[in-house]
Amino acid sequence: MIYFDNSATTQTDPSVVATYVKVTEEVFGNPSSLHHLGDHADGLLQQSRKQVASIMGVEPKEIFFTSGGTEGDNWAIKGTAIEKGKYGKHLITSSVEHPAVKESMAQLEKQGFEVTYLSVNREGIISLEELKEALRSDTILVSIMAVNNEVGSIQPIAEIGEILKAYPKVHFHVDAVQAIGKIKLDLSASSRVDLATFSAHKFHGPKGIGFMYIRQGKKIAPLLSGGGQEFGRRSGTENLAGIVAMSKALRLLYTDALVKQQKQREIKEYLSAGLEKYSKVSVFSSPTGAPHILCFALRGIRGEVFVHAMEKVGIYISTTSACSSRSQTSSSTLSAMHVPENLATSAVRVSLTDTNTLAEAKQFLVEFAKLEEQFRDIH
Ligand SMILES: Cc1ncc(COP(=O)(O)O)c(C=O)c1O
Repeated sequence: MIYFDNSATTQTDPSVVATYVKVTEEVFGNPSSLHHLGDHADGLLQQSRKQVASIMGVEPKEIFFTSGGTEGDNWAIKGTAIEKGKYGKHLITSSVEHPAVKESMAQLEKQGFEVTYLSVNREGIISLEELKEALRSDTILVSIMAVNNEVGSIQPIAEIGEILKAYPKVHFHVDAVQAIGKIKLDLSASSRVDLATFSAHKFHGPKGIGFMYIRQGKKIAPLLSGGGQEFGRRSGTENLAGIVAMSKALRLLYTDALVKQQKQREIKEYLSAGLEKYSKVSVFSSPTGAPHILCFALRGIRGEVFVHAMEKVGIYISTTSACSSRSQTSSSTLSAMHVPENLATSAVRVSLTDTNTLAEAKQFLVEFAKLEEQFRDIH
């Protein structure tokens, strides 16, 4: 099997699974309980928070455990709207965000908020000038993803932060789900990022667990009210096994991260060069994009047909995103990048992780050549 669908999810690392099982079996106490079983669980919870914070270069009190990327995005956006809606009702995002952002924005629009969707260029990148023009006195939030999940475009987060330094009251949220471990992420005081969303299953951690970075002093309303866990900001009994396992996965992710990124970039470049030899192939991912995502189309062949043909030879890829593939809608990211509809419906995504190899990429190209020939005959 060749698994090239790592932006949909990654295989949980066996040592992370072992940690998850061990904590589940041995530390079943509720971190809120007063007895020593509770203390033990709470100790492990705070230790994980410290570890995550230290790896991310932030303070432990700035890390909040969530159920993953969707919750983080919803919390950042709706939590800001609830908290700051009395000061302004305008939000800014891009036209290439994950549905967790887009749909949260759409829900707020129905509640009377106004949303500006920044356009992107052919590489999927927003214009800083357009952002500057969009900012208003009633803007309360700018939410821009660091790395796009469909084509891997990298947004200019540092430059957006520079612009937002003149707007200290505007919250700046970054969906960093596809960026963690793949590009440099700066959450330091000078970065101006207030809120950032992360999800463990994208870096070999368990599904259903993630974390949010919330800069100290920045207020967003809780979405989950209840027993006051996570410093009173995200209630619900903590998924301790998931949290400890995620912090282990994060440690592994950041061990030799640069070497791993470089390896993925080499594989992406190798694949891209191999595919571009075919006149019927269009590559949508920029060479300067994230190292792990390569989106392309074989003209005339629908994405899902291509995905299933590859599956038959043991290679797992996806149409542009796992979310849009079941609904069979063409990618809104590609249409925002002005890719014509007939080409967008042929788009597929190869997404890599650090365990992928050049040998797998070679095998992919061998199978691609066979498929291309087969489809050529059909046409
Ligand atoms: C950019 C981005 N944001 C958010 C999410 C949602 O994360 P989760 O699957 O943890 O809910 C994903 C998942 O694909 C993603 O790629």
